[in-house]
Amino acid sequence: MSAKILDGKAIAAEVRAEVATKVAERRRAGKPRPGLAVVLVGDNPASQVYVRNKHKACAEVGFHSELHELPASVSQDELLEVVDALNADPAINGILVQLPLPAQINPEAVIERILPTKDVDGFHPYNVGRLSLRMPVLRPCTPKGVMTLLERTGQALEGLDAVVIGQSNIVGRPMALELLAARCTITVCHSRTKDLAEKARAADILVVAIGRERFVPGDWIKPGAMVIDVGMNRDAAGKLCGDVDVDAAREHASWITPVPGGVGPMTIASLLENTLQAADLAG
Ligand SMILES: Nc1nc2c(c(=O)[nH]1)N[C@@H](CN(C=O)c1ccc(C(=O)N[C@@H](CCC(=O)O)C(=O)O)cc1)CN2
Repeated sequence: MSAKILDGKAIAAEVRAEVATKVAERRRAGKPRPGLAVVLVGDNPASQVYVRNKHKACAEVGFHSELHELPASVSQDELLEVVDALNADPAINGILVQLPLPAQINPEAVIERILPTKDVDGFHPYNVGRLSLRMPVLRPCTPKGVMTLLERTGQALEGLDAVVIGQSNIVGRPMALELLAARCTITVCHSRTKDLAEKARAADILVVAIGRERFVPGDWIKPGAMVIDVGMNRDAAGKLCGDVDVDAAREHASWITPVPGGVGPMTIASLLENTLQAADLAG
């Protein structure tokens, strides 16, 4: 078997075009442009790339977008003041504080300070709670993007066994909630999980988000499984690669996401959807 590629770049372009159409409709109805504020603290090179890409994507769909760059030495109180000002700004529908943050800042305190209605990352406990109760409003972008990819395969997800490797707040945990809401049976694996290979081999849907270069070998993949690689690592040659040995996994899977060009672009597409949704909620 050779897996079909779940082309996140192409599907993200479709989602972005749908968002652009809806923004144009809003404008025709006399409504303001949806507004996104991205807050970047410090000079992490990867974060700078992601933030730049978000800004570009906003411009392409017709959003108002602002970048607030703060030095790595900024205090938590100073960052919270920026969040407070954005919470109060009617031109801003969505606020995103790029992660990771420097060590002196508690990310939970910052996330909790963002108004839940402007939390376009979907990380606020209010939004995570609603997701867990199957009452989602703003959903975390990466898992939401993964669900869009899975839906575009046309495969019914109900009743499938889904295994998520990784339990981060950004991906693993909300991913499990999304798959549970889609009526899959969920196993979440982490660093203390026993018999990881055996659990992975039972997965109809395998989502890997642990940040370890080509960690999952081909023989962990159940024949016909859908494999979602959320990893983004640089190998010794400086090449971008995922958490799955994609060449080997392709021999077993039915569908697989590439890295780059898989889940990453969907994260940004979902952010645009969330910002539009936040703007629609605001009127
Ligand atoms: N506040 C947030 N911080 C972080 C999030 C997040 O969702 N919200 N997720 C990640 C980083 N991330 C978004 O911010 C992100 C990562 C990767 C991509 C992407 O498009 N990757 C490309 C490759 C890009 C490259 O060349 O380096 C791909 O996979 O094709 C988009 C967004 C952590 N922080």
